[in-house]
Amino acid sequence: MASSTRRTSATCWCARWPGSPSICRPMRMPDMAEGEVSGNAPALEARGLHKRYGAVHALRGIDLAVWRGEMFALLGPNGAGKTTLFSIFATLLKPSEGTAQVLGFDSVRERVAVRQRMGIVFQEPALEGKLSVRDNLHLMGLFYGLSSRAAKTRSAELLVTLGLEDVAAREAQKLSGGQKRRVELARALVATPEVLFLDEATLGLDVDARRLFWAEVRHYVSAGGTVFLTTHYMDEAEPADRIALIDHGQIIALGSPQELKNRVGGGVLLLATDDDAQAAAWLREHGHHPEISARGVLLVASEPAAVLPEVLAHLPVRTRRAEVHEPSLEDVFLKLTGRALEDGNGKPAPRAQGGQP
Ligand SMILES: Nc1ncnc2c1ncn2[C@@H]1O[C@H](COP(=O)(O)OP(=O)(O)OP(=O)(O)O)[C@@H](O)[C@H]1O
Repeated sequence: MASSTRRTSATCWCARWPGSPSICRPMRMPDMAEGEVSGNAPALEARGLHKRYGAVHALRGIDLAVWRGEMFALLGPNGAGKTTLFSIFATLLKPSEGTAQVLGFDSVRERVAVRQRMGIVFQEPALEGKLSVRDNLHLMGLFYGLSSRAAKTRSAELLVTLGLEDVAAREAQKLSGGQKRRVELARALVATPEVLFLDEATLGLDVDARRLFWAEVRHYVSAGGTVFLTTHYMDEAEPADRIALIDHGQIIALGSPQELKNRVGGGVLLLATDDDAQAAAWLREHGHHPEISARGVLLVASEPAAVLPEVLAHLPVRTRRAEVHEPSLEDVFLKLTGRALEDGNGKPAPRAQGGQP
């Protein structure tokens, strides 16, 4: 670690924090001691948050509370404001109006206190590529004020739980993408943070890596940690305790996955036809309220299976596929906005390839 330690002042992880008073000083470990807010207070709280980037009004009045011990997901299409809200909570960005608090600390005025108590996994890699995996973890522990011995012990634990023992001595830059993500998570957990921020943290992970990653996140939550995550994967938002659907800088729905789905009511009939526009027009003429999405024509009905025979018998275009399913989060978004929860390229919101949380 001698050479690693020498590198810290130049390549310190906290250099990622813009305008930061140094976080690289001995810190109080998150032992929930004196002066902490009560157990009933939210872990994260936003009040009247607005963010403007010049003419772009990215957040338009966000009021939100995330409870301690909760796994909370922020789900929305590209450009909805997810990263902006995430970054304000994570002290990386200042709001234009309103306040954001983390564990009772203001994310602007008391950002060092916030940073001492949080772990974060960025979308972009943040590892020290030339250091070994073990040294990356050890170093992070030292940054957070752990003794060398405690940092080593904690690193060793995380190497086991995240399945990284075999690569512990390897330079971080020589890992696969999935292994790097797991090391990022291990680094974020090394000082046992009270809040874990995950920004699209599993982008690019393979199935096994994703599974290991979420298993460790679940373990963290079951031990009382709070997780605030953004994701493009509906499947990854689904196991969250609560989900906020965000669109055009506003939270348009908030609740448990089941509560959100209950808003759709009934079920969904999905038709893939040779001409979805014509199919939708016919359905409208016959008293239905279809929506066209990248998946096909969607029809929300109290009993979609009962509607299906009539539709199949009379629809004036060929139906290639028809299915009835329980509402998904994508259906919720469609019902609320009339638009599909698509990515910026107009493709349907992706589903994780297995290994969901
Ligand atoms: N630095 C910036 N300058 C100007 N506009 C910005 C900046 N950062 C974000 N925006 C705009 O603010 C809006 C919200 O962006 P944000 O990145 O928060 O959305 P997002 O939901 O995270 O999108 P994505 O899923 O694509 O990451 C978008 O219209 C975006 O173009």
